[in-house]
Amino acid sequence: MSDNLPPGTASRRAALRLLDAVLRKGLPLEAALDGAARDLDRGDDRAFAHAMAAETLRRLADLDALIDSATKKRLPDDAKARFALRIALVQALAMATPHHAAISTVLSLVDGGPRRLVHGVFSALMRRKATLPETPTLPPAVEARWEQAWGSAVARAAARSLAVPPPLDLIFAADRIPEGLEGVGLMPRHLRLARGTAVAGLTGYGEGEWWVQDISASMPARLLGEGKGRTALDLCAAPGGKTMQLASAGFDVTAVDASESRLARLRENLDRTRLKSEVEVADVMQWQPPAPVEAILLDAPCSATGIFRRHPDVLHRVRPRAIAELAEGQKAMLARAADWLKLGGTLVYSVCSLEPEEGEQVARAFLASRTDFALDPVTLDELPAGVRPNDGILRILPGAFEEQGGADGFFVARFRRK
Ligand SMILES: C[S@@+](CC[C@H](N)C(=O)[O-])C[C@H]1O[C@@H](n2cnc3c(N)ncnc32)[C@H](O)[C@@H]1O
Repeated sequence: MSDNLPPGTASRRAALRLLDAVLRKGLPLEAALDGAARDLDRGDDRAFAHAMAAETLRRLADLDALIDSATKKRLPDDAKARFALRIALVQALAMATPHHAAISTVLSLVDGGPRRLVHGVFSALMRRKATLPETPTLPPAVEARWEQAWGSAVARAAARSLAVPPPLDLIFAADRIPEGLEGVGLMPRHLRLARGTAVAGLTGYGEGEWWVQDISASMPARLLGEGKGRTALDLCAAPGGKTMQLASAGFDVTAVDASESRLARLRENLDRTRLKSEVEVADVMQWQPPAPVEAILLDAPCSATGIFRRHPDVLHRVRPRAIAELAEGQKAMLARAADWLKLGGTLVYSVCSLEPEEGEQVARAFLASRTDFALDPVTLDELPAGVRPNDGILRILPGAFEEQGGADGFFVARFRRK
């Protein structure tokens, strides 16, 4: 980056590239980071670029409404000026960046282009003392979809949850929680720490006593119960949060995932926690186990719309067509996995999705097609206070644990082979 650009311009350029990757190319934010931040050497610059892009995606509808209120002719959605204004405004209005720094670092990115327009719109909004609403506005298509599926109270809770960063949930390998960690336990082997807590340096990390996992994501493995003397397959296992839970519950686990790089993280997690699992790099649509097992956890690939607080890109790039395609894949995986279970064995199906097509409808189709399986209803005493089973399945929606900091959206169903 040349010296005559204001300091900090490179991180804004990376943020613009990230937004472009998500909004125009439909890529996940995390997958776009390496490419977008290629000229940033420092970790904190990368983190700042990521934070600007993520906050813009959380606030996109409101940022665009402000931009539209200050332009005579509506800027096209993909106009460079709109992208630059979003980045300048999100810094000034949501990230406490001084106005001068927010705009000067962005103007150099539109040199030779709509510089005057960007400067004029930004200055007009600052003179007007524009603000963002306390509760972010969901993208209209998402709001309509979730209102239809879950009602307007849930859609409103989802919007509220976008305004605050999620807390930090730790899951422990044993019942004893090491001293020196302050938090609230919502379940055994769980501790919720204040939002913004840095993981590095927390008691017990180096010793492998815990890992980071949202309370919701910890539920599927819990619903398989005690594992002593039982074999389990963890299908679609990487990076291994649920594998570690199953291993620490005593299961003899085999973790299967198609992604070598994600399995490298699973292996690191197992090394750090000194927990044991067999690991198979394989596509579950091709692979099969040498013998049937007593328990299967299928945490299937999904739209991930349940983790929109951490990954706000899903709000903008997941379309109904992708949801329908994912649901077909999930049905096929579930049908295949079911054949690997012993009679009397237990199968848990989960997705971090807020779309009924990937949850309730997959479970219903499975039960309709497999008379050798029955729903094994989840009971109230298996769940943390504040969530209830719904017709024997676990559906965690926005608004759950709201006073304690919320939770990821999840679907979990448990089946027994008759
Ligand atoms: C929701 S993530 C799993 C998270 C994991 N269960 C955990 O708790 O850490 C879905 C995983 O499915 C894997 N996957 C996708 N398609 C697959 C396939 N056909 N066979 C095996 N794994 C697959 C992905 O690589 C990804 O790691």
